[in-house]
Amino acid sequence: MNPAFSPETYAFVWDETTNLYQEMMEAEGWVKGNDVMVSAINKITSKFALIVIGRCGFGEPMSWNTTANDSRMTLSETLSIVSETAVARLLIPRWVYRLPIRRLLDIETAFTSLDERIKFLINARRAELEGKDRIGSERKDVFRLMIHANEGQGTLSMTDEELAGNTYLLLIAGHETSAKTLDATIGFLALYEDVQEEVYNEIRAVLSDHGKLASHFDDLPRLVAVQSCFLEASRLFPAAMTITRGVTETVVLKTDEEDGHGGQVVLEPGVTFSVDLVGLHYNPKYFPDPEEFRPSRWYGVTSENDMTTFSFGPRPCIGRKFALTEAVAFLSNLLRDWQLQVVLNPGETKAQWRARVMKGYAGLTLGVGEFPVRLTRR
Ligand code: HEM
Repeated sequence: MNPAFSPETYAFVWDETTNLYQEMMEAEGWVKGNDVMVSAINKITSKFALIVIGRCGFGEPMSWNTTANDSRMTLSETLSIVSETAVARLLIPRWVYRLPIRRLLDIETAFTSLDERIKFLINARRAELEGKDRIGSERKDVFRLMIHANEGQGTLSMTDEELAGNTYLLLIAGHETSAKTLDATIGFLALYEDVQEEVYNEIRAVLSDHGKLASHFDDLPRLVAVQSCFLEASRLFPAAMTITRGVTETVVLKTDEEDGHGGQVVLEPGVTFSVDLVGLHYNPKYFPDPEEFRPSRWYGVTSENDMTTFSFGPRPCIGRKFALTEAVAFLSNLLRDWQLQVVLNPGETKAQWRARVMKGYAGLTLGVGEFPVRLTRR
């Protein structure tokens, strides 16, 4: 899949994110508004991330305005059911899905239709590459590049099953993780007004260089504070909670003397173990005052290996730069135009709001629950 993740892809992600932001503003009727109450920001980010992965990941011409009757939105419905129920699907025996229970039938339909859709996508992109569909052949999406890179690899080529597996992974990994982390970032920015002001000043300084407030992919390396907010939210709510590995040769892990393991843990071949990212990210030894939302921790951190949220070693997140590009483009546009504010209950303090709203819910991925946000025009 590697050749499919290139600077050209990221520039495409940036542009599509910026275009989609404008589309969303118009479609939601927020272009002229000065004070907007978004009742559930999570629904917005989920839809946004789905369309970005749909367009940039799969070349699907999805738009913000797609109506429920448009068959393309079934991808959205399908994906939301599949990602909500993927864990249960692993645990429940297949015959149970034949029982006449509505929810189970919906789950079965969602998985079957995703399967069919993936096969359709593979065949459609192959046809494009063979020149049967000249119109679609200029697309730059990840999926098309992946299939292209896979052609002519001889014995190294992926089977259709492997391609389908990777496609499924791309859909799930590229959608919910980004959406959930954006929710948490927005929640923290609304809560920490001083951080939001600092970020806003950075955005103004960087974007005003263009003479007008239009964003550009080349701005990405300069929007350090924006990116750091996303990384810090991801530290506090790592969408991928654990990283699981199988041990193939004996590994000795050094541990603190005082932790009761005598300074080391030996992992023998055949053992499966998980790295607990939540535990790691809240360990004060690595992150002082771990409960604090402090994006400045990430200023100057250039090594990709220091960002545990995307994993490390030979198999880290392949979509890391895709996710960061999407997040920085989305947040820069949003914060350039709007001030984010928390919506407190009567008599509620900000600390109480945080305790009520910024709680982790673990499904296929980890994230905060549903919450409203007030947008006030800058
Ligand atoms: C905030 C957003 C994201 C987070 C926190 C995240 C996190 C991770 C982590 C921790 C892994 C490694 C899992 C493991 O080693 O067991 C991973 C793998 C992966 N991610 Fe992401 N991810 C994000 C966004 C994305 C996006 C946007 C895409 C695609 C466009 C993506 C595609 C993948 C793929 C394909 C893998 C498997 C890589 C492999 O097995 O070699 N991720 N992700």
